[in-house]
Amino acid sequence: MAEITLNSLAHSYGEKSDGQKEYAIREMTHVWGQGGAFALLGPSGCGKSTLLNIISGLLEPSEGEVLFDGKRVNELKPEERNIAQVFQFPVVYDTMSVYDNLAFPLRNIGVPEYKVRSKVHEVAEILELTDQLKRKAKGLSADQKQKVSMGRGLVRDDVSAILFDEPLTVIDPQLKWKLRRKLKQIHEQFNITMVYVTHDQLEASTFADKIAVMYNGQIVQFGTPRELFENPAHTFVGYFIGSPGMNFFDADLIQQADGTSTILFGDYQITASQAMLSQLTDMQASKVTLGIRPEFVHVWDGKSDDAFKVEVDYVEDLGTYKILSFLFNGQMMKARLSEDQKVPSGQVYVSFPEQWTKVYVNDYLVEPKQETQDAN
Ligand SMILES: Nc1ncnc2c1ncn2[C@@H]1O[C@H](COP(=O)(O)OP(=O)(O)OP(=O)(O)O)[C@@H](O)[C@H]1O
Repeated sequence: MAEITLNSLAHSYGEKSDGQKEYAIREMTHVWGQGGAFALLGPSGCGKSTLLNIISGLLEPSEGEVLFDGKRVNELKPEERNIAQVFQFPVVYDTMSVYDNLAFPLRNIGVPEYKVRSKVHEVAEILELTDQLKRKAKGLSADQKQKVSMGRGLVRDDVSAILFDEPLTVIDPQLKWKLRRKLKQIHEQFNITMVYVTHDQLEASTFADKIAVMYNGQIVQFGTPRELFENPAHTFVGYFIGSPGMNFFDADLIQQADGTSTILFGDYQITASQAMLSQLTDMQASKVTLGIRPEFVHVWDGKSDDAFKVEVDYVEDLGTYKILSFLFNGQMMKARLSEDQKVPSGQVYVSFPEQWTKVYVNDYLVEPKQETQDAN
């Protein structure tokens, strides 16, 4: 097990046409704590595989350091780093039996045969491969091959970490869920640092205790699934996590003659705490982006004085819940209706609870100003 630190890490594969370096990983400092189950979540091309390959040593970063338990490993080859990596497509030796495939990483480092046997059987049991042990890998289905591939990552208990790069891509949808649970169970049993790369938020949140959301070569938030949902630190997290994602609208911060400030979206005044307004004033912000999740938009059954009157566009029935699309100051927004809620039509009243209305400046979340306590 190891704590993995990325220290001022950046990576460029080459230069743009104007001679400037193009960064697949923009400078980041990040720590994957020892023994944690982590996910690295982001869309295609954001740099996930690049980052994983830098950790495993398949790729040398152009800038910065990788540290395992505080020791620099930049110069170490992959095999010297004690990392197991499971790729998108299974890596198995077709001519060997399943048993020999699983035994391979152990025999490679000279583990005595009696220990090999017990470890192979233990891992095969967990992955439900026991009855396949004598079969040649060649005849296995893609699912089974990937299970063998995972098993090869799991047999060694001396590894510093196991890195999974979209390991369930080739797995049948019905089995995916089962294997994800299995991996979680394995993590709880062996307590090995695991980093699981995926572009699927469901996969990330069922596997990981903490998720790093990656966007455009940077980790924009590292938090529990709940933190990412309730308090997205970056507009991308709000957009990417949740189904549908967060509603965003751009508003103006207006300074008034009496020195106070207010947030206006067209003619609509958006309620914000004094601490938030004070923070925005300190930042000299004039434009803000407001974000609220569809789950937190309050849709009133009748007229309500504190709510905004908006135009219903359409209601989508998704079985157990409905999504209301409405026009607010000309902008399309969504609200999630609960099962028992009346389905509105025409005009409806909605409100945005202050607690759930997040404020962003240049895409980053703004926290309300903390009043400093007077020590006296
Ligand atoms: N060998 C390479 N040479 C040049 N550019 C590369 C190379 N590998 C990746 N890139 C570029 O680096 C960026 C990040 O790619 P990377 O594969 O790390 O992203 P990813 O998030 O893993 O995407 P995917 O899920 O599609 O694999 C992309 O713009 C990609 O085109």
